Amino acid sequence: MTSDTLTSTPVSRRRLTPWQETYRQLLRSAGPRARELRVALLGLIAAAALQGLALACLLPLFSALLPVPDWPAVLAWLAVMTALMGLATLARWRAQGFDFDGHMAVATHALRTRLGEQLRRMPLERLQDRRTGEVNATLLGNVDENLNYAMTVLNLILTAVVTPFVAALATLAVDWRMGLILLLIFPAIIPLYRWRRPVFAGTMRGLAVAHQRTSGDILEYTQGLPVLRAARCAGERAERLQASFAHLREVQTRAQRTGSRPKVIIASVVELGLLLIVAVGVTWVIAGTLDVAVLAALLVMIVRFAEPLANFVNYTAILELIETALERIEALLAIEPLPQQTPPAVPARFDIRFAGVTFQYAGTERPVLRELDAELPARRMTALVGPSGSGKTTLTRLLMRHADPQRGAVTIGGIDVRAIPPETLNGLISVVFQDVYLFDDTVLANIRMARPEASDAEVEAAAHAAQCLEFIERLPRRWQTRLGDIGGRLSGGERQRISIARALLKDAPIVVLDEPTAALDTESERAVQRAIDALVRDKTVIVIAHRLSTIAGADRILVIEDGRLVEQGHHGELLVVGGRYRAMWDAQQRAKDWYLGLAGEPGNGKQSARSFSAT
Ligand SMILES: Nc1ncnc2c1ncn2[C@@H]1O[C@H](COP(=O)(O)OP(=O)(O)OP(=O)(O)O)[C@@H](O)[C@H]1O
Repeated sequence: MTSDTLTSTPVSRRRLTPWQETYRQLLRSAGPRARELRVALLGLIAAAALQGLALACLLPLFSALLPVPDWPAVLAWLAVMTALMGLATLARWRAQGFDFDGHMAVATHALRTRLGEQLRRMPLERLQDRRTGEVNATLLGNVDENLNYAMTVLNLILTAVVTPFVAALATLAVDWRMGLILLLIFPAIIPLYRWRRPVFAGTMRGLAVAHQRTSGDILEYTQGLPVLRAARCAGERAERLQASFAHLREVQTRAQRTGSRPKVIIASVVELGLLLIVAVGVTWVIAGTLDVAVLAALLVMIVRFAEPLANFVNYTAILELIETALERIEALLAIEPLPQQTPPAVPARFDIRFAGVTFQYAGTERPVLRELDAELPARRMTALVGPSGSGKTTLTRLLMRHADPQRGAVTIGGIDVRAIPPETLNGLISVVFQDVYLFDDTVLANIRMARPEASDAEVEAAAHAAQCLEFIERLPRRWQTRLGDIGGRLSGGERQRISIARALLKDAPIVVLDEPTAALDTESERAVQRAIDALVRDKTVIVIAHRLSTIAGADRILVIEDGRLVEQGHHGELLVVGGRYRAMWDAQQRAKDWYLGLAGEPGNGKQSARSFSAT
C-alpha cells in the first residue's frame, strides 16, 4: 500500500500521528459498529484508569495498617479499593461486550461484505493485478486480525500504560517526590518506544507483506500443481515456494532481531527505574523523610506494574500487524470503480465500434492498442487474428469494460460502453474462454448461474443444445453432481460445453469466443463446435483464433498487429490482397501440409467441419 492510497481516503485529510490514524482506521473498519467500538475503547481506558486508582489505594491502606492498624481507616480504604476494582471490572466487562454481544461478528461480517462488494465494483484489470492468495489473505486474514485481536491487544496496552500512569498521578497526592519519580520512569518508555518505532514498524510490516506473498505462492502452487506436474516443473516451482518460505524465515528472523533490541532496552529501563525507586525509597525511610508504609505500598505497586510495562513492546508489535492489515483493507476499498457516463443509456442495436482506441495497462511502458478503429457489424461474425500479444484479448476486455481506454471510445449500437449501466452491459455479452472456471456446486447450478431465474427445463434445454446431456447422464448424481467432488474428471471439451450452455442460457446478443477450441482434440472439438453453432446463431460474434482455418468462414476478419488494425476483409479478399493475413495463412498451410505429410495422410477438406461458421 502506498501512502498515496492512504491519504486519498477522505477521512484522513488532516495530518495525523500514526496512533490517531490507526484509531480512525479501526473505527472506519468497524463500519456499522463504529459507535459501539468507540464506547468499548473508552470502556477499556476507563477500566485501566480505575485499576490505577484502585492500586493507588494501597498507599493510604498501608499507612492505615502500619505501624499500628487503624481498623476503621483500613476497612474504609479496603471498601474504596474494592469499589474501584469492581467498577474497573464492570467497565472492562462492558467494553468486552463488543465481543460477546456479537458487535464484533457484525462488524467483521460487514467489513468482509464491503470488501466482497468492492471486488465486484472495482475494475477487473485492477483485480487481475492482485494475486488470488493475496486477496484471500486480505478478505479473511486481515479482517480477522484487524478487529478480533485489536480489542485484546488494546486492552493489554492500555493496562500496561494507563494503569501505572494514573497510579503515579495518585501517588503525587501522597508523596510528591515518589509520585514524580514514578511519573518520570513510566512515561520514559514512551519516547524510547517512539524513537525505536519506525525501525520496528518497518520490520513488522515487512513480515506482514512476506506472509501475504507466501500465502499467494502457496495458493498458486497448489492450484497449478496439475499443470506443473504435466510440464515437469513441479520441482522447479517447489523450489520457488521453498525460496518464498526461506524469505519468510529471513524476514521473521530479522523482525525478531530488530524487535528484541527495543524490547530489551525498554525492559531494562523499567527494571532499573524500579530499582532506583526502591533505592531512593529505602534511603528516605532511613533518613526519616518517608513513611515505611508508603514504601511498602509502592513496592507492591511496582511489582504489579513491572511485567506489563516490560511487555509493552510485544503488545505494540501486534498492533503494528493490525495496522498493516487495516492499511491493506483500506487500500483495497480505496480503488474506485470505473466512472459512469450520464445519462445512462441502453443500446437498441448490437454493432460494435472501436473508435480511435488507445490503451495502456497500468504499470506498463507502452500502449498495447494504438489509435485503433474498427467496426464489427451486428449479427455477424468478426474474427480477430494476429500474432500473440498483439492486443486481441485486450480489445474484448475493453468491450466488457474491465478497463477504459485512455483515448477513444468503444460503442455498442452507437452508445459508449461507459454510459451503459454495468449490470446491463454484463447482460449484453456472453464469453466463452479457453479456460473454463467451474464452481464447486452442482452441474445444474453451474449452468444456471448465467441466469439465476431460469427454470430447470430452461437449464436442461441449454445443456442439451450445448451437447452436454450425453456426459451429464454419465455423472454419478447426474444434474445434482457437485463439480468440486469430481474435481478434474470433466474433460476440457466437457468443461467447455458447460461454459457454452451457460452462454446459451444467458442468451446475450453479443458473444465473445476467445480460443474456445484451441486446446481440444478433434472429437471434443466437433462436439464443442456443434454447441457453438447453436450459440452464435443471430448474434454479434467476436471470435479470437490463432488457427486461421477455424475462422476462414467469418463475415469479417480484422488483422491486429502490435496494437493496430493492419488489414480487414473476408478470407477471400485478404488472400487476394497478399498482405499479413496471406503470409499467416500460407505459413499455417505449410505447417499443416508438413504435419500431414509426416503422418502419411493426404490433405483433405476436413477443416470446414472444424471451423466457426458465420450465420
Ligand atoms: N493485465 C495486464 N497487465 C499488463 N500487461 C498486460 C496485461 N494483460 C495483457 N498484457 C499485455 O498486453 C499485450 C496484449 O495482450 P493480449 O492478451 O491482448 O494479446 P493477444 O493478442 O490476445 O495475445 P494472445 O493471442 O497470445 O492471447 C501483451 O503484451 C500482454 O503481455
